[in-house]
Amino acid sequence: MGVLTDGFSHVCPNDPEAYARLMIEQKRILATSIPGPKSQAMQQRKLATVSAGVGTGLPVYIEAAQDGILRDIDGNQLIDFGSGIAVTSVGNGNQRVIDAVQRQIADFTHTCFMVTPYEEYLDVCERLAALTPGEHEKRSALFNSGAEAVENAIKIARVATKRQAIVAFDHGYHGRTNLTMALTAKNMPYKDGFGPFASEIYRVPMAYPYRWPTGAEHCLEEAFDGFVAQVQAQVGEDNVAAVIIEPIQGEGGFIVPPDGFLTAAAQWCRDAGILFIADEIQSGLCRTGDWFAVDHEGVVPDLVTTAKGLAGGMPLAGVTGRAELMDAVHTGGLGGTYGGNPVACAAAIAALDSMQEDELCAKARAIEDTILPRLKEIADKTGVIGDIRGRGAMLAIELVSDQVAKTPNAALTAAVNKACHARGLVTLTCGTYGNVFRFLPPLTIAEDLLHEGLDILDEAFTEALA
Ligand SMILES: Cc1ncc(COP(=O)(O)O)c(CNCCCC(=O)O)c1O
Repeated sequence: MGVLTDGFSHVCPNDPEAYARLMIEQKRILATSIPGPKSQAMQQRKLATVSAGVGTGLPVYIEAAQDGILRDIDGNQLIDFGSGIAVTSVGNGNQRVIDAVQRQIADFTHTCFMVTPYEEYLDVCERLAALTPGEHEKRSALFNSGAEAVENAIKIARVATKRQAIVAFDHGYHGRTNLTMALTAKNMPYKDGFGPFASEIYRVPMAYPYRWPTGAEHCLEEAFDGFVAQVQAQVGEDNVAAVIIEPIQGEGGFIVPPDGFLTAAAQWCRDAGILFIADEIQSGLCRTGDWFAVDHEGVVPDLVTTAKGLAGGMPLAGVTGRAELMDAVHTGGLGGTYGGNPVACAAAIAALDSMQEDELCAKARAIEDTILPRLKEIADKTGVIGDIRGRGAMLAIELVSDQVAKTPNAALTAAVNKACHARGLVTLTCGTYGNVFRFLPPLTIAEDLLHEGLDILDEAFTEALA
């Protein structure tokens, strides 16, 4: 069998058995209504056994998945534009990841790196040191979730600087633990009722060009000046341990700061002895067309958090930073039972191999080239899209009911999302105002599926606006 070119290039090209085992035809199939009867029945089980606090965006229960397709228990095959919230960048069914996990899980599943360590953890740290921005000596620590990585990045920053204050941005999202909720800007559903929250967190306006009060052309200069002024007024730069920012904000609405903002903010932090933390959990690891979103401006953070796509779907997260900062922590100050689980680490090495060898950064840029023109067509046709933004395969549209007042249209956003789901396209929304429709397809999705998904989006707008 020759090398497969229809989005399966990461499957062993000359292993028919592997191909046959993994092969889910990359084709949308609507066998029933969405959700189908079996999913509806299983959803009743969910309601009877899972906390109501755990939401479900699209209650179709999945039995298999590969690249751009999710197959549910009713036999439907859905096109995936969500990647499980920017996680399966290398694609479900990635042969490298499967082989690595099968090998590792047969060797051992867990010993606790703090008790008896193992090489796989070191391999991941060495890869992160090589891939994250900057030629300086680096260290990493591995965890299980993004929030855990952010929590530990803050711990490291505080110990290393002997300062306590942390600066976060409007529209920022950093997790659902107590400290990361304090860093997160949106109340519902993330924070409401869960307080009190961690102290010494200060919030500053985000450089949000589309909604900058005096116009996008003034955003860079005024947002930077405002950032400095607010830090000085609210807390004083000498008291700030770190500034944390998502280079492209995720849950807050895929907000892309104007070119130069990250550079200016990072330089100001360096001059003030404040650590610059890039939270690349959603934007990192080829998602935006670069290894890290900060690479777009050539910014070198002091600490970088990673998770989501890092291990191809297995739970793994990390903090990677300047050696002198990471080593400032007393021995035993970082850790956790499962942190850097060996099976997740093996998956991560395989996923990073796939990103490198399958050239997934280039694939992300190709996805951008496919999606953006189609979004512009829909914007021109409907007149309800106020902004199109993002990079690579991290793209979004902001829906408004008035182009001048830029009135967020959350109802239309939800209606389009629902219409996509009914047609077998898995899509996600986000944004502080609930009016951002985001695109996060697996980087291994075939181009014809991308186009079919965008056709569905077009139909969904037509239906929602009828
Ligand atoms: C930038 C950024 N930092 C941190 C996190 C947190 O990562 P965890 O692995 O979800 O803890 C995220 C997770 N984003 C998706 C959250 C989904 C939800 O919980 O509703 C992120 O995007």
